[in-house]
Amino acid sequence: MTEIFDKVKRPTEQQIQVADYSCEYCLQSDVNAVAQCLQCKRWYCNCATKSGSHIILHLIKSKHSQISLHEQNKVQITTIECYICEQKNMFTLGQVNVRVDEEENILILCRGCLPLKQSDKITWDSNDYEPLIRDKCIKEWLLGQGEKLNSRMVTLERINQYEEERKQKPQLKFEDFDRKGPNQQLKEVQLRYRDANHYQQVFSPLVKLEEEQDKQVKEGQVLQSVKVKWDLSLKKKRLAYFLYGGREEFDTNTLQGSEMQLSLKSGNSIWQSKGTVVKVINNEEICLELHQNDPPPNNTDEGYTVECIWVSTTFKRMQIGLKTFNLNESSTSNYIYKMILGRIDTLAPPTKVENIPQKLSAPNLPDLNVYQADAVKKALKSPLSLIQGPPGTGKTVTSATIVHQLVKALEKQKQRGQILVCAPSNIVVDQLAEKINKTGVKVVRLCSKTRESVSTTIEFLTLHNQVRSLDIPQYHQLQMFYELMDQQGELDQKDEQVFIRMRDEAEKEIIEQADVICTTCIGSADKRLKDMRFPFVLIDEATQAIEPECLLPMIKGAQHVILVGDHRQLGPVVQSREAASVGLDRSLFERLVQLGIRPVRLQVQYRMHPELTVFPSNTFYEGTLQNGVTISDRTHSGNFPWPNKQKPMIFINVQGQEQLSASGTSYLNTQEAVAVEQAVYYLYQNTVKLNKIGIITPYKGQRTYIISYLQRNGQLPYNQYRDIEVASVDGFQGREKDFIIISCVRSNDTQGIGFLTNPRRLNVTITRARFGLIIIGNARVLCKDNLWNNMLNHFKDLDLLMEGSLPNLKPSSMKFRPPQKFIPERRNNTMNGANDEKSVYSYAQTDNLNQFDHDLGDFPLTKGIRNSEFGFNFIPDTQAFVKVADQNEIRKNQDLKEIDQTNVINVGQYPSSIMQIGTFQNDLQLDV
Ligand SMILES: Nc1ncnc2c1ncn2[C@@H]1O[C@H](COP(=O)(O)OP(=O)(O)OP(=O)(O)O)[C@@H](O)[C@H]1O
Repeated sequence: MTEIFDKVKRPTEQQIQVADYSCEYCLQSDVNAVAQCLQCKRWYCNCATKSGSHIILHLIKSKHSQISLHEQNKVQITTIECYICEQKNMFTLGQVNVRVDEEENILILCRGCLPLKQSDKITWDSNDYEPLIRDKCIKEWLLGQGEKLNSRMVTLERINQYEEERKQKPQLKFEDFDRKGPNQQLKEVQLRYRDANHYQQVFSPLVKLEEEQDKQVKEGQVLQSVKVKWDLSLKKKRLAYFLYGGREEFDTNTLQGSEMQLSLKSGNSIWQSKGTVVKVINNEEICLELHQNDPPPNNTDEGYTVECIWVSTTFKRMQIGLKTFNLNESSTSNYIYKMILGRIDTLAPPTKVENIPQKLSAPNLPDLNVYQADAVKKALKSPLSLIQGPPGTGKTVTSATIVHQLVKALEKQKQRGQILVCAPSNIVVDQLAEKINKTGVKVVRLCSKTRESVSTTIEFLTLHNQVRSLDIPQYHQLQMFYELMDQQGELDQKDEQVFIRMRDEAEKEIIEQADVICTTCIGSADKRLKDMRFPFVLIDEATQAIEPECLLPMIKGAQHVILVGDHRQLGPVVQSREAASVGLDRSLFERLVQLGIRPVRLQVQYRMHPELTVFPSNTFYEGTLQNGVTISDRTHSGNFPWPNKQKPMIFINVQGQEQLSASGTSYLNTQEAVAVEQAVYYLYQNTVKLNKIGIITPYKGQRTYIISYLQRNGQLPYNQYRDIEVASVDGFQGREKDFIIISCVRSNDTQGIGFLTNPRRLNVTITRARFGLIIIGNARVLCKDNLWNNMLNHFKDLDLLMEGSLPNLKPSSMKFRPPQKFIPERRNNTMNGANDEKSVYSYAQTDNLNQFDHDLGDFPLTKGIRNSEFGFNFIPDTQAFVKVADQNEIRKNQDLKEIDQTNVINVGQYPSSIMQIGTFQNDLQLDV
């Protein structure tokens, strides 16, 4: 209705009176509703839209933060700044009511000055403090909302696109941009591709977009007026230590190994040196190892500038990979080629792995459970397999066992074949390399040259360390060169040439002799592996890689591929919103699942207290997760005030107010930070070591705020808080802590809960804790989302929803609407090339004899009819039931043989989208 009304009543652009202070986007010209951005000098209005006012949207998108008002405006103020320190960042400014000489007034203060001492004349109550920006609009007393009818229509999407483009072209006017119309060139990511050329046509522009975004983000990371401490490394390299204060824009996850430039201006000359981040200490200090060894300027430790250096290697490699896949027919086997293109009905070639042993475990790893054994067996047999590992179910153990068994099988067959093992992140590659090495096979870990100085737990496996430790006469001269470099920092030009030649030879030899080469997906395109072919490829955390990244290890001749991951946890991080919106954020693993390939699911989890498993298992894994740990394995001896000691979980309802963080691009919530501090304190009081606690918050702004709040206001000595890890959800994926405290942050009337609605983010967040889980959030706001409402119901039903402050919590009287069935996100229900067919995910639980065979789940569906040709005949003489959600047991006690005779079960006749088929002991769930 509003839309139609707007279209009818709004004036044409020609009718709108334009002034030199009109809003850049919508041309609003009310002097009481427009403000000027002090950084780019353009005007924007404060008219409320659902996504925020134009001035605030502009500040957020352009990373600007200061404004002034029109001189003829009603409040008669033009400069907006903190009364005490005069700083002008709108995102940190707020208002308090004050009394000045008996008169009531409003004072503008920044968050930093709020706790400062007040004068005799002016007093305020900090509890009255409210940010100047609420729901992404400036408070109306300060800047009006204007009359909508005097402006033109603009969409948020166009504003986003414009601000993106303006980063490259600062002079660009919105009007000129808008006239050009939307960017039509992007093609959506598909389920299937005609050929590899089509594949490249779709992905190449998306990689380019991502590259541009990454460049912008990295190059925008600059620290000014930095104080540096100098040191020398053992290898006589110059080290610069400096604080970065956990600044939001520095991504701690990717900081290690990244390149930075340090510079110092004095008079007309500039000293500068590039280096690699070799250490990040307690989320606040960076150690940069400089590439050049020339001394820093004398007598100055202060006034340096630090800039991130953007490197294009990742993106270049992905582009070359796409091209290779397109042009080089032998880059993969024909079967793998077709599978990547989505032709999943291609007949699989016979397996190359013979004599698969009965006992599938590997030395120095735990004995496999039935699901893990099943996954290993399938991975060895099949030229392409997907293994889904829900949280803590032993993905790494399973992957390491597969690699071990492959090496052994190839040895037995006297077949030379090295195995390439990759993952998107360095941490995962290290963990996997360590486990594979434990099984007794020869592993080499290939790191990029820039990461060689970053220390890891598996130093002894890295190629550069293996080269250094070569103790054979042939390489004695090489070792001498290394010693010389350690003593004097570098070699002369002649020696360096000889050194490089010898090092390259040694590297080649070690790589060639290894059974297994572990590196990141991007690292697999390293020139040291250039001419090598790898028929066997395993990719761990494959659900966290974008497709062109996952492609890289496979285009080195892959014939047998194992993808391990979990498409119900967080997917790849894509920075370009535009690229993500057309599907770059979907992994190859997820696409193959959508096409109908059923992953083998690991189902026994070894991380969480069994009570912590219930909600995630029921919500994200159809109730299939079982516990490999007992309640007593996961009961902590301390006396934390859990509402129910048998169930170490709690939701503390805090009615805080969210605020935009200083960068304007994130949020913080001060009341939740107070509750987090209390929770940490009580855990500590109850014998929990601080390094066993993790604080997860989805917003970088809150992360930064919590770190500084704990250090400034915590009840424990300041430096003890360094032991606690405060990280984003993404930073915790694949990791765990004994106790996890979650600060949800979002708390507002109209803005919603943003990316908290992402089910995968929730899944990862609540599955990191081993012993106990504390969630702090505003239940009234969170329950607007169905999935959060389900979780709040779960806490409420168990009497674990509380209010107040620790240790005097009281049960909350809040009521929630009834839970709704949550169906894990699926983007497109197509299968086998026909759009009218549905995809099936089936999941099996073991029976009480542990003999359940996963093959039972392989039911190809055609046109809604499930064909049972692989099916029930594996379970002799058992009774079965078919259950449809909300309508229990429609076909109870059906004899399986009968189903077998008819050979079909018509799933189309049931009205619901969820169906369970199973025996009394075995549940087999299908989302249809
Ligand atoms: N079959 C098993 N028997 C006993 N313990 C096991 C078994 N498999 C895995 N574990 C244990 O479970 C823990 C998690 O295993 P692993 O690190 O392989 O899991 P993961 O799935 O990779 O974890 P994440 O969810 O963090 O990625 C480890 O301590 C491991 O030793």
